[in-house]
Amino acid sequence: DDQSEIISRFQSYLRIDTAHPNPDYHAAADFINAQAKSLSLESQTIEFVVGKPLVLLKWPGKRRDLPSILLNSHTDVVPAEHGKWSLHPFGAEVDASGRIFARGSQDMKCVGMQYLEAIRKLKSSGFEPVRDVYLSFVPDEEIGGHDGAEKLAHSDLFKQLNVGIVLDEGLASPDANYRVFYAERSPMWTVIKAVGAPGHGAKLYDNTAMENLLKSIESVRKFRESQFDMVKAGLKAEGEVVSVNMVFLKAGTPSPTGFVMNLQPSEAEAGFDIRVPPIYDQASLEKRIAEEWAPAARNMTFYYKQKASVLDKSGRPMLTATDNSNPWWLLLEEAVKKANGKLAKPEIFPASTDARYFRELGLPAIGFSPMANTPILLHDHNEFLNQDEYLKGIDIYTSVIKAYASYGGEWTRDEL
Ligand SMILES: CSCC[C@H](NC(C)=O)C(=O)O
Ligand SMILES: [Zn+2]
Ligand SMILES: [Zn+2]
Repeated sequence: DDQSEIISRFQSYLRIDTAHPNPDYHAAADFINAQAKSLSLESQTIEFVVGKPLVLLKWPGKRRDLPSILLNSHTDVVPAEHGKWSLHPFGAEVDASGRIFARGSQDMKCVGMQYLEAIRKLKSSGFEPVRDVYLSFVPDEEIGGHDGAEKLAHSDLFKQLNVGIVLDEGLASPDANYRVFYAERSPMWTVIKAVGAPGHGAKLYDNTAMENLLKSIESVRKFRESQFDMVKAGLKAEGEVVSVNMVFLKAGTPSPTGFVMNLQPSEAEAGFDIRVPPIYDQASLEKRIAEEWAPAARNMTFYYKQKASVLDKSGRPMLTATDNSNPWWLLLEEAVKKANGKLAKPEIFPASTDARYFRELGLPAIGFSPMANTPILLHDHNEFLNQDEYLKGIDIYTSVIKAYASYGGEWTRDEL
């Protein structure tokens, strides 16, 4: 029947092993293209980088003058530790309670397929879009998106698409309300390095590399605590504070049995994953890094492994409006309601998604993966999505895509 075919198509996509470091991108592109053919969508496969195909589908609308809609999803997934899963991570098996287990079931093959299934429903109901609807299936999101969404957003082709709104991934919601994201924090992956005079392990002296680094770590720790306290006190949401987490420590003089114990090393290094909310004085954080966390006066240096601005190309904070000024936001709210779904209060995504490459251009982008009553298992063992939630998500997208693709121009909330 209809539903089992829908689930079986999802399973087929999940069974393609697109895990890093060797994602089978061509198999994924072939699969998407076969789906596009069965839906009579226009398709092009672009390799901005050889071996990393990006599939762009088009459902043409009647009014070519209006900005289009872009439904984005990534085809890659993070690796899975097979031994730690109870079912095969690329088996897409369904258990007795209807849970589909697979890497990518939440992040985000579900969304890519839900877009397509929603279009299948709309097409079979005879619906014709007013605006062009594009679907992008992009590679490499999980390793930064540089060879995928970033290349697309910077391409001449993208300018021709005349995109007006982008939908991209969000997160599952453990409760009944769908989470939705209007912004995200910008990564500042920072490495700090201390140097100092080496010396005997028994000697107390000032300015060792270890001591210099420890002072910095203590200072970072205090800052981290001040940010985390605001979340714990309920004053700020997770995405509204700066997160700083130490992700590596590198020091010591290796020996065949471990580390030399009676030698104080001349170098010590630590790495921090820092995420900055869109409305935050990024310059003040950079100053803090240079003056408190890696001061030259303490023989310290630092560099960014990755640093993204919180501002778009026009110098505005990368925020998509969630009020009356943004018709796409109002349309989403209303469409979700019409499909009997409930939205949670919009949030700032705590990590990074491909949406930032579109927000950087000044475009509105909304992060939304309609999975309610679902534990957040992205990047975790035993990632799953219940088939009923998956099917409900298709109805939600059917309503959203219909509303977006029918929207012909100006109106107010009362007219919806
Ligand atoms: C900075 S590019 C890496 C992208 C990755 N995205 C997610 C969703 O985990 C992250 O935020 O670490
Ligand atoms: Zn993702
Ligand atoms: Zn991910």
